[in-house]
Amino acid sequence: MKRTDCYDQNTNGIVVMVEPYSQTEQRNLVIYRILDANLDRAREGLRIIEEWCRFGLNNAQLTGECKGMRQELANWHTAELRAARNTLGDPGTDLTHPQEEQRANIKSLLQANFCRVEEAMRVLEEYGKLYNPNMGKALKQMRYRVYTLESNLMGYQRHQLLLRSHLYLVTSPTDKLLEIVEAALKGGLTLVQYRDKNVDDAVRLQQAQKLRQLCHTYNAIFIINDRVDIALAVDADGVHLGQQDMPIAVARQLLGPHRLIGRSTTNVDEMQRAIKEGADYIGVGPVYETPTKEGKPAAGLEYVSYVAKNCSIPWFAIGGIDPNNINDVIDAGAKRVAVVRGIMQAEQPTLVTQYFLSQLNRIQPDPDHPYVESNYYPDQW
Ligand SMILES: Cc1ncc(COP(=O)(O)OP(=O)(O)O)c(N)n1
Ligand SMILES: Cc1ncsc1CCOP(=O)(O)O
Ligand SMILES: [Mg+2]
Repeated sequence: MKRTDCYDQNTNGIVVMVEPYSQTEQRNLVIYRILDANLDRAREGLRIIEEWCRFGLNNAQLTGECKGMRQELANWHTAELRAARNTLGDPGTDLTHPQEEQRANIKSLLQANFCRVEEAMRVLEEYGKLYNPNMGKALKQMRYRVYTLESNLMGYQRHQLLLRSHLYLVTSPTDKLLEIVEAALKGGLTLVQYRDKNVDDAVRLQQAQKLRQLCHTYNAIFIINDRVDIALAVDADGVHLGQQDMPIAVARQLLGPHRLIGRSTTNVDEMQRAIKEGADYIGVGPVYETPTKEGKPAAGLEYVSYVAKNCSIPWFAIGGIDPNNINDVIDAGAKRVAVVRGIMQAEQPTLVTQYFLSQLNRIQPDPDHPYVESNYYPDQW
């Protein structure tokens, strides 16, 4: 029912008339309510994401993007739409899903809110078409901006975690694969590469899936050795490519801008090329000869020292590194190391991981370090 104020000539006064809404008016009211509720929902979700970009990441660009979209939504939120609100009569206000009551970490909180914003924008796009033809178009564009924001934010977080990862476990085949990797994750490991050169793809895929799940439970980055297809199939964080593997440019096209690509290097030329081609990090070695990569000559500590002085991207010394020689590698300038046997064959993988990390974390941050890091810590992510 709607109220209409009328002037009554007989009594010289205002009377309130109550008359039913027409069918069109009723339909419009429903549309206004839908738009009003979803404009609120989209803005709230964006605000939650914006707060993390601002306070968690100190990232002005991502913060600005959220704010810009919130303001654009506010412009669509007209008085007419707000006036249609009927909170008391809305059966949806009391409905919550148990998953909304708790969030495991920042990542799932952000994912849930991206989902909420994208859903709300889809509703606004569809019902908006019945309200104002421009609204449908504008909301469609904004929904794509949200997808881009999500991809940029997730990529940024991943890269930040790479910068904070000083120890890299490259796995070797074993019946206790998951057990050992989990033990290392418990010791504080945040970067894992799945490497098995001699296994059927069906098994490789299965193991990669399980490892990815495990790593993400511990908020660690999960990389696949050699195989871009497997990385995509299991939604890994990236791929590690050697000099004989796929070119970085091709992998980048397949993986998109936000997944990580690592490249092995054994000399200065390879290092410079990897940087130029857009690798996110490089492997540097083998520092020492190693049975894990039989027949490959050592690049030596001189190469480590060169890279320490000349490399502008994160790099991991690799090859023959163990608890006895890690300090020699650190003395040569390494801040990050990758190991296979050092953890995979350790009697106590958690303890040895903690030992490696304690040695690597002793190194003071370089004040001239070129990487920009935010104040977020991986265990919060
Ligand atoms: C971190 C890291 N560095 C180097 C390698 C070696 O890669 P590649 O030269 O392609 O040799 P394989 O590992 O494929 O035998 C790596 N895997 N990880
Ligand atoms: C994969 C790889 N690439 C260069 S050295 C190496 C193996 C390192 O293994 P380990 O840590 O057991 O010496
Ligand atoms: Mg390889």
